[in-house]
Amino acid sequence: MPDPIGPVDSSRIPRFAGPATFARLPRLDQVERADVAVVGVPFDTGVSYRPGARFAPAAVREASRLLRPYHPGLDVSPFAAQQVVDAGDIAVNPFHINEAIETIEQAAGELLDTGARLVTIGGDHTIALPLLRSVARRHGPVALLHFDAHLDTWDTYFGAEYTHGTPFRRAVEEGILDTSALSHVGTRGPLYGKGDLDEDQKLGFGIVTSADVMRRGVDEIVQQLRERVGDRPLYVSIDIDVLDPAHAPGTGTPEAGGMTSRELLEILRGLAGCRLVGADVVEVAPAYDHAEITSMAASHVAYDLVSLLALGGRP
Ligand SMILES: N=C(N)NCCCC(=O)O
Ligand SMILES: [Zn+2]
Ligand SMILES: [Zn+2]
Repeated sequence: MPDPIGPVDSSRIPRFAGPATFARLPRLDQVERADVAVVGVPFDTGVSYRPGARFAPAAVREASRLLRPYHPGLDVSPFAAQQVVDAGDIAVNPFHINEAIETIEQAAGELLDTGARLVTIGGDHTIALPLLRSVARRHGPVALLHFDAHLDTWDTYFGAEYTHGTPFRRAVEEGILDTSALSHVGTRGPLYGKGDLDEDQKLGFGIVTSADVMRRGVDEIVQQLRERVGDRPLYVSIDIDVLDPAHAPGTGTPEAGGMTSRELLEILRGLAGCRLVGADVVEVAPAYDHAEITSMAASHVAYDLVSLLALGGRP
């Protein structure tokens, strides 16, 4: 097998020159095969508040120009250990949520059929449902670590079943999640009622709140999450609003009191060796961002996910 094609060499072509692919990696059509594909889903028709996440894939690619090839925290060179590519964007119908969900499931499935694992840049959180469907079709029901200020297990909004506040309830109903291994991380903020928590618990979710991370610390939380996940196939879904608005102002439904980007990255690093089968980073809304704070954080989170895939157990 040929050596992986890595990013454009930043010592020869400055980082700010040329078109942006994720981390300046080759496009899918420039390689023979890929182990990991970073793919965008510019879709935000499922939002309940501020729109704009459709512009996130482009913003995160721009912000990813500064990433470097060696990850000291995990001691891995993620782009040398495996072929990582930018698979472009999945083109979805912005006027029809159900059709968009079908398109995402289909396109993600085709990429998975090539043997690649996916790190998807949303898009709003609606897209996690078709992405989970596509991994569950290959691996069966998967464990889920859901990093988010919100539960996203609500039932409907205005009668709509498929929104960014409902993907994980739909996923449990569809039997595509392993309900013995589900956890939210970073939860906080006002709810509609106490019943939201009861219903969420009935679906099988455990909760590590944002305050738990602060009080109990990263190492203890990592240990708890690893015990819950075990060696099951694991999907990691990261809503950037899990970060405090100070660390991620550019998002659609911000909530005060969130995690720092340092805490999030350290928890992710604690998952090294887990059997990661796919991941997403969603809910970046660039129009509300300042100085690329949010898209920069998202690009680093995506880099850590790609690095975890390089280190992960069998897929
Ligand atoms: N998935 C995100 N970011 N937010 C869900 C918020 C749903 C609501 O407006 O209650
Ligand atoms: Zn959220
Ligand atoms: Zn969410």
